[in-house]
Amino acid sequence: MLHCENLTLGYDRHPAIHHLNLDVPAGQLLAIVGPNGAGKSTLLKGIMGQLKPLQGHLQLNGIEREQIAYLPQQSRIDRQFPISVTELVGMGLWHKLGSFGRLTKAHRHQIEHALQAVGMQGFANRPIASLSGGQMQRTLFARLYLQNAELILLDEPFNAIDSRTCQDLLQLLQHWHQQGRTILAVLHDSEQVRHHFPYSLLLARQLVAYGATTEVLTPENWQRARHQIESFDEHAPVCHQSEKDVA
Ligand SMILES: Nc1ncnc2c1ncn2[C@@H]1O[C@H](COP(=O)(O)OP(=O)(O)OP(=O)(O)O)[C@@H](O)[C@H]1O
Repeated sequence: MLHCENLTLGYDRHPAIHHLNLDVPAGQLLAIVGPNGAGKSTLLKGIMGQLKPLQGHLQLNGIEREQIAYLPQQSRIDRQFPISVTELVGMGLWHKLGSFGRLTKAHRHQIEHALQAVGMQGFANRPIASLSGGQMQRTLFARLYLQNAELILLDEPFNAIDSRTCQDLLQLLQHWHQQGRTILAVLHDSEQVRHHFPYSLLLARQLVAYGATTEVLTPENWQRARHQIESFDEHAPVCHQSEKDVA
């Protein structure tokens, strides 16, 4: 489903990830891990089309960008925006509503159903500013639920939420995985990854390892990842290394 070939992504001509070769098949439940600044969020932005490749290719086979649901880091979401839980969750239906579409009774029913699925029944009319961090994350998962996407991208979805909320949302991910959806999640908790994510991608500005989680999350690979991050030059320009040089 996701094919990256000699992919370099970055900002202002400075690479954040370089020479990435990767093939992720459809239906995978994949954790993206790596040290701070490894390029994990950058990869999700590249998949979303928010960043264009500086070099190489990123292809989504058999899927349109409209079929991707993306949950950015909570810190990047404006909680003070004056909208209700219903309005936020209803954004998951935007492709059915259009830009100025009104919510019909049937849509409100779907929203209520999504809120139930994440344990937020009864919160429909609450302003989002009044929600706790965990309630906000459940609400954002309700929006994902309505998006009904083939590919789901999650950036640190379980940061700063309690273990009960985390368990509930992990269950939802398992459910989506069983339905055959492809899920890529940036995560920091190795134990959580070992327990719930069969596949992992370890990034450190370039690929360190990709495959079965038990084979990827080894002390040797983590050491390589840390070493790669330490030796990376933040200000280096894009190098025009060819695919053959990388192989
Ligand atoms: N908007 C931006 N403009 C310039 N540089 C950026 C921007 N966003 C990220 N970077 C840089 O790109 C590199 C990779 O950042 P990214 O956020 O992808 O890492 P990450 O692996 O998600 O890190 P963390 O675990 O700390 O969230 C970092 O050096 C970061 O400073």
